[in-house]
Parts: sequence; structure tokens; C-alpha cells
Amino acid sequence: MVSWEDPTGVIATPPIHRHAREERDVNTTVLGYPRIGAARELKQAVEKYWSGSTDAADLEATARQLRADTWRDLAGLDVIPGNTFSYYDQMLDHVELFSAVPERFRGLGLSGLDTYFAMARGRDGVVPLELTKWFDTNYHYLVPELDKSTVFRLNPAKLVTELAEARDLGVALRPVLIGPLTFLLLSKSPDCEPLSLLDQLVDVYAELLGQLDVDWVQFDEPALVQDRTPAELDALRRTYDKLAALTDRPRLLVATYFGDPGPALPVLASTGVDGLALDLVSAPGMVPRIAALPSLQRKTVVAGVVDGRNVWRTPLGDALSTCATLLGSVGRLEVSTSCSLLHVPYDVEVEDELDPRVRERLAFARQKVDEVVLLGRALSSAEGVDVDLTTPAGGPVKESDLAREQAVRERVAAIHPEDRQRASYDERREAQQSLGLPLLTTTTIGSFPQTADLRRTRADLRAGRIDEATYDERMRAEIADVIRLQENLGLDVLVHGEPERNDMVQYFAERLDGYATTRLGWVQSYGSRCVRPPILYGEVSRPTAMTVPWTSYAQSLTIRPVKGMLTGPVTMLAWSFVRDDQPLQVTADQVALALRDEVADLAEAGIRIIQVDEPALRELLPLREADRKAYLDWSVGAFRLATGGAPASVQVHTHLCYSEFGAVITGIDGLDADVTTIEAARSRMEVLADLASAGFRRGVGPGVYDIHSPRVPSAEEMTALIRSALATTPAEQLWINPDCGLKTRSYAEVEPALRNLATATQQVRATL
Ligand SMILES: CN1c2c(nc(N)[nH]c2=O)NC[C@@H]1CNc1ccc(C(=O)N[C@@H](CCC(=O)N[C@@H](CCC(=O)N[C@@H](CCC(=O)O)C(=O)O)C(=O)O)C(=O)O)cc1
Ligand SMILES: N[C@@H](CCS)C(=O)O
Ligand SMILES: [Zn+2]
Repeated sequence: MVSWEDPTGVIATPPIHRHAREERDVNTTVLGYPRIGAARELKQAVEKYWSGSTDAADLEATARQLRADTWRDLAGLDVIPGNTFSYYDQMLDHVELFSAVPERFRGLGLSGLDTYFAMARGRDGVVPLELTKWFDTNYHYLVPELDKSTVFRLNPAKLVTELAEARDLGVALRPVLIGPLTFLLLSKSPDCEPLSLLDQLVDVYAELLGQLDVDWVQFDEPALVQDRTPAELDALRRTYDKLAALTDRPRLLVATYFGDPGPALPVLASTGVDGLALDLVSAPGMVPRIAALPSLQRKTVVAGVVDGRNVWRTPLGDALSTCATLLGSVGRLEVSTSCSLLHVPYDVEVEDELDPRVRERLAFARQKVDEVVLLGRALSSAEGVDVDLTTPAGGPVKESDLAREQAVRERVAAIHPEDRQRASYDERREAQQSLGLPLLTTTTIGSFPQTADLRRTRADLRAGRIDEATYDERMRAEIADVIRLQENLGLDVLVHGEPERNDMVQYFAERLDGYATTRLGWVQSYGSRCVRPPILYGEVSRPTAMTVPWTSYAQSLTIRPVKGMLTGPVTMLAWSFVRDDQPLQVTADQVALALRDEVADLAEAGIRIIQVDEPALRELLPLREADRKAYLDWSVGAFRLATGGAPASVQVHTHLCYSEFGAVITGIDGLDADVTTIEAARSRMEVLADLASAGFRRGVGPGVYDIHSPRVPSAEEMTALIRSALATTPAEQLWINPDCGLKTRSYAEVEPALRNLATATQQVRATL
């Protein structure tokens, strides 16, 4: 995006010219937009600010430019969402908006901006807010911490500044707020139900509405697509009736997304709000119910017909007919995306290395805005634009390499229930005795620090500054260092450290047929951290071994067992954009078969322990209870298909992270892994009690080192955690390891932490 520098060095942005429009039959909008920057400008700017190499004014200038860029991208829409920018996370912005900053950060005496970042990242030994997954996406939000003495106070500076900035550029915004129900339901409180703070919070929203000089305000209430109690639905009705009863207020739009609001739909429709935004991509079955609700004849319905979470071009004919069905039955119709575009990359046009047959089927954020605009024009009787329905919509690239595709489909059709079944655990345990592992076996989760040097080496290879042979040599040198370090630390089961992996999903996607990867398709995962979700567009198969040479090389350097390291089928799907023309279960089995071949090759190469990571098993769990059993059946089945061919003598591990395991305990047991390593340090081993009461009797490694924090835990702390684990788990079952991989940490933290982990283990072993 072009920026205009004035002589003082301050970036000046020219007005955004939007054509004056008449009120149309059908307006256009989106529910939100990415904010990290098309070239990850925000990531670079905040990381520079954190490192102290730039100041707050520089960071704010970048932020201003990014907001202006966003409004320019959205200029073709009739209604532009506002408050979509965030330095770190939108939930954290609301903590600031309501002055709900926990005491431990207020005491630090920092500026507003630094207090904000301290809540996100911790500071001077003060632990940050907890980070957790945003519904069933790969985005993470910060969990507000409230208690019964919390007093909300309005602090609207960020919002008001942004609205004024937009107004100066000639842009009117519809600010987006997290709705009060969702804000509270996602918060945690040690001494009260967060919803008990609702009335007080709603008063602050009311105060805010009184200060906003805008036409519309959008309240995001995705928590309504989860199961809600009658009391919560009652609270919903009270909240929006109260806000709607305010005099002299903006119009109120309540947005639900990621699913069907079910019983919350008639409740919301019966309140005095002016509009509802509904996700008709994830819940197309809602259409007849919307059309049948008389109260919606007086309201605006924002129809989310363009998928905000996946990257396929919209089947425009289908979207048009959905809108046409609704046109006659709702007060006004607005065309939109199903949710915020935060979850897709900016622009497919820059992906010049993508196979054109794949690229022509894709729409990223900018293309999705174009689709919305096109649909709006086609539906608007004043313009009557014809939509070309012949351009390919999203979906598999059917004509590619048909022979292999056919073979994959036949292989899936031939899957037999026994393929998902290993020998009995007792038989496996016996066969694995020859590994000679001690009680309280120590290990790590796979990755060692991804140093700047490693990333630069990969960038050098991509840019042609070094050749493959040089790259391989440097990676081998790193593997040798990592093996030596683990031997010196006295760890029992070693890893190669994953230096060759840009990302645990992308690495495999780059090596599988049926998957495409992008050059610049970055999506924010949390704060300044981004991922490039690969695109699973066809039938998946494995042309050749993906990990065997690296793992075998590592094993050749040591007599201790080295764990092979694979990413499981569910995580390969969860962190990719996947085809939506066949059940996820079928796609998962295809990925599982490719992994099954890798497991066989690793075993053939003499690797005795293989870990298949499934950190996203919890994340994909359906938002409604009624859908969970079917999900756990196919997801667990895919994992078992991937690992089911492993001989009894090969020890299969899995790894899960991101707490809240309660709902997937039966699934964890169902995976039938010989050893499960699991995040536990922050929750002080709570998961073990759940596993014990579910009768889990295979190996379990609760994390004793919280790798999400730069803190180095002492040996004493870890000793205490191991002892508390032993209260519920017999020593024969217990493994000692960190919570997760070490890729985001530095060696300065990792070395002493692992040394302490080994010391703590020895201290406890001596007492057994
Ligand atoms: C475990 N997690 C993961 C999730 N999803 C995934 N797909 N992968 C995951 O590991 N979801 C849940 C969590 C989220 N956690 C994280 C943790 C860390 C990151 C992260 O560090 N992201 C990096 C980008 C990683 C990457 O792809 N690196 C590439 C490219 C690096 C790069 O930007 N190179 C520069 C040049 C660098 C130079 O010259 O020095 C460039 O190309 O311009 C690589 O290593 O090759 C981030 O920086 O945000 C994400 C999620
Ligand atoms: N093996 C991976 C798992 C992360 S969830 C790692 O260690 O980074
Ligand atoms: Zn993990």
C-alpha cells in the first residue's frame, strides 16, 4: 500500500474516496478484517517496539497506516466495520475498554500501551493473562480475569480515536464490539460466576452507546452458537432489550457466527435490536427458520453467505438463491461474510507460485470483499448486474493426476476396521520392554529453539542464496548439536529438534500431494505470531518419505532412542484450509493413510518410538455437545488409522496441548497411544485426576515446564509437580517432559530449564 510521507516524517494518508451511493435494496458489508498487515507490518512493528528499537510513536504511525489501508480495501462496501484493528487481540482491547485490568498489572507503573502488552506477554515476573483458542479456530485470545469486586469503567480512547481517524478520511464505520454475553462467558473469575457481573457491564455498554456518533454498532456474540442454559438465554433477552430501550442510540446489530444460534435465534429476534448477522455458511439450515420468524420482517438480516473461514471462491449462484429466499421475508437484507475475515490471508493475487488450477478456485480477504460487492450489486434492483456463474467456485482440482486420485479413493474405500487396531496394550508393553527405559522417563515434545539463524538459512534456501546440499548440511549440524545437548542433559528419549520444519503442519503439507502452500498467506495465530495454513485441495497422498532421513540421521548419532515426529491427521486438517466438498472424515482418513506409510517407513528404518502430535484434537471439538460423539469417532479413528500399522515393539506417543481436556478425555483414551504427553504445568496436573478417573492406564507425561512463559522453572518447582503427579499416577505410568515444543523459546531459557527438569526427575527417582 502506498503511503505519503510529509517533511516531518509523519505518514499522511489521503482521503479515501467512496462514491456517494443511494440507499440500495441490498447493502454490503463484512464482519471484520485481518489486521496483521498484508506484509505482516504489524508483526514487525510490535516486535521492534518490544525489543526497544522503536518507540510508541513509530508503532502508532504503523497502526494508523494499517487502519487506513484496511478502510481502503473495504471502500467498495456500503457498510465498513470499525474497531477491527488491535495491537494484540480484540478480547484484550475490551479488557482495556472496560478498565478491567487486573491489579498485578496496574501496580507496574507502566504507560497504557505497556500495561496492555504486559497483560499479553507478562513482565518483570508478572504472569500474563491466559491465552486460549477462540472457539474452534486457530486464533488465540487472552482470557479476561474478573472477580466479584471488578468495577467496569468506560475507557473508550482507542475506539474514539479510530472513529475520528476514519471520519477524517471520509469513512463512516460500524464499530465492532464483543457482546457482553460473549465477553463474560469467555472470562474467568475465581470467586463468582462472570455472568453475575452482567448488569454492571451492560450499563457500561449503554454509556458507550451514548458517546458514539455512528449509525450502527455491531455486537459479536459467537458464544450463542454453543449450548446455552435457559438462564443464559434469559440474560441475553434482558441485555439486548435494555440496550435497545436506550433513547438516542445507534442501531444495534448482533452477530453470531461459527454455527447456528439455535434457541438464541428467536430470543434475539424478539428483542428490540435492529439487525442480526447470521452465519449461513456453517449453518445453511437456518434459512427457512429465518424466513419464518415474523419479528425479522422488521429487522435487518446480515446474511453471511461468503465463507469467512475458508479460502474457496463462493458458489455465487447458491449464495444468490439463499439471498433471494430471504429477500421477501426480512425487513432489509445485507450481504456479508459469515464471520470476520481475520481467519483468512489478505490476497491471493500475490501467490504467483500457486498452481493456477488451484489459484483460480481461491478467494482470500480482498477477493471475498469483491464477492460480497458483486453479490450486493446483483441483488440490487437498481443495478441488476449479471453475475458470471461460470467461473470455477471452490473445490477439488478434479482434473489433476487422476490416476493417483483414483488410487487414493480406492485405498480409503478399502480401509478395514482392523487397520485401526494395534496389538493389545499388554502385548505392546511387553514388546517395548527392550527399550530399557527407566521409571519417570524424561523426554521433550519435539522442537528445539527455532533460532534466527535457522530461519535465515531457510530464507536463504528459498531465495537461492544457498543450495539444498548446504541447507541439509546446516540442518544436520543443528541436529547433531541438539542430540549432544540432550545427551549432556541426561534425557532418556531424544528428539532431533525439528530444525528443518518451518511449521509442524506446513512442513508436511509441502511434502504431500493434494496440498498447496502459500508464499505470503499469513494468518494471525496470536499476538505477533502468524501461520500460513496450507490449502488441502485434492486427494491426499505421500509421494515419498517425509521425515525418515532426518530422524535416521539423529538416531545414528546416539544409542538412546530418538522419537520420530509426525503431525497427526486431525491437526493437519484443523490448521489447514480444507476442501468442503466431502466429509472431513474422508479427508482425515486420506491424510492418515499417508502418515501410516510414514510410520511404516520409520519403523522399517529402525526407529523404535514414534510421536504423532494431535494438539488440535480439542480445538476441532464441535461447539455443541450433540455433535461431539460423531467427531470423536472419526477423529480418533483417523489417528488410529495413522498409527494402527505400527508393530507392537514400536512405542507410539501422542502429544496434546491447550488445556480444557475434560471434554475429550474419552477421546484421549480412544487414541490408544502407548504414551500421551499433555500440557499440565499451569493447571497443576489437574488433567491427571480426570485421566485416572477415566481408567487411563497407559503412559502419560503431564508437562512440568510451562514453555509458554520465558520463566525458567526451578528444580524444586518441578519436583513438586512430579510429586503431585505421583499422587494420582503410578510411577510406572509417568513420563517427565515439558508442556509442549520448545521452538518459540531461546537456548538461554531451554538449557537451564531442561537441566532443572533432569535434576528434579533424579531427585524424585531417588525416593521411589
Ligand atoms: C503450536 N501452534 C501452531 C499452530 N498452528 C500451526 N500451524 N503451527 C503451530 O505450531 N496453532 C497453535 C500454536 C500457535 N503457536 C505458534 C507459535 C509460533 C508461531 C510462529 O513462530 N510463527 C512464525 C512463523 C513461522 C514460520 O512459518 N516460519 C518460516 C518463515 C519465517 C519467516 O517469516 N521468514 C522471513 C525471513 C526471516 C529471515 O530472513 O530471518 C520471511 O520469509 O520473510 C520459517 O521458519 O521458514 C512467526 O514469525 O509468526 C506461530 C504459531
Ligand atoms: N512436535 C511439536 C508439537 C507442538 S504442539 C513441537 O514440539 O513443536
Ligand atoms: Zn504442543
